[in-house]
Amino acid sequence: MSDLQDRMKEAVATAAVDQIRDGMVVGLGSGSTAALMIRALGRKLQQGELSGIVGVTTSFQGEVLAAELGIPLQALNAVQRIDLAIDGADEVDPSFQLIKGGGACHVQEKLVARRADRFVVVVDATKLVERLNLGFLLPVEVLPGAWRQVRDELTAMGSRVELRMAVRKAGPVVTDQGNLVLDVAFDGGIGDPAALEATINNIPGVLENGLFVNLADQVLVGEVVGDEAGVRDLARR
Ligand SMILES: O=C[C@H](O)[C@H](O)[C@H](O)COP(=O)(O)O
Repeated sequence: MSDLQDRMKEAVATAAVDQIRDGMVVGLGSGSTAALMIRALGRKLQQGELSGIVGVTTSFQGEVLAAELGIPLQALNAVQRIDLAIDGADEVDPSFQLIKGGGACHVQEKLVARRADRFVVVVDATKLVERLNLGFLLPVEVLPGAWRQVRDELTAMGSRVELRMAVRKAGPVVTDQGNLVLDVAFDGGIGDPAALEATINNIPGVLENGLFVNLADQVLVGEVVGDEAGVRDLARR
């Protein structure tokens, strides 16, 4: 990752944390941008600038990080509501539809985003696209015993499918839930995210796909103009 991209991520993560108020239940996303957001929240708590916060994490990554920073956590099942969820994304289109799951965390992320009164997406400018899935594969979490069957059904829909393989571990990526991930490309990208989200989730063996449709309330974009890192509140088209 370039230094420029790091600065954009840091700027947007900090801006999102400024929306957190005392006493809020906060959904803590996953990935590198969300990790910067969790660190910024940890700093504010340590400096006494915020109090009474409860975090609900979306991955093992977030759980470890938040625990190291002393952020009080509760399980999704233990909270009645989430006031604000903040998370990154892999692609954002002009209608605020997203692809997520580059880190294989989209199952828990979608649950938390859905539960939240307000879902704020934090991305650097490289994540903005006109159409989803032209540049980033769509992650689909599948039961291990059904991955070939699901792959065949997705292939029959006209897509190209790869089983996500692990780095520094032999074999496939195994999610926090113990499942596998198929990464899927549709020729020409995704024209109707809502229809495709439902169709894929209707295939037996699929737990969840990475299309986040009509969930994002706000998209904050980290940008660098000249030497300065700034944040743009994106307008929905
Ligand atoms: O599964 C991972 C999540 O959906 C991430 O939020 C997404 O991949 C973006 O991650 P990053 O901020 O590292 O680009």
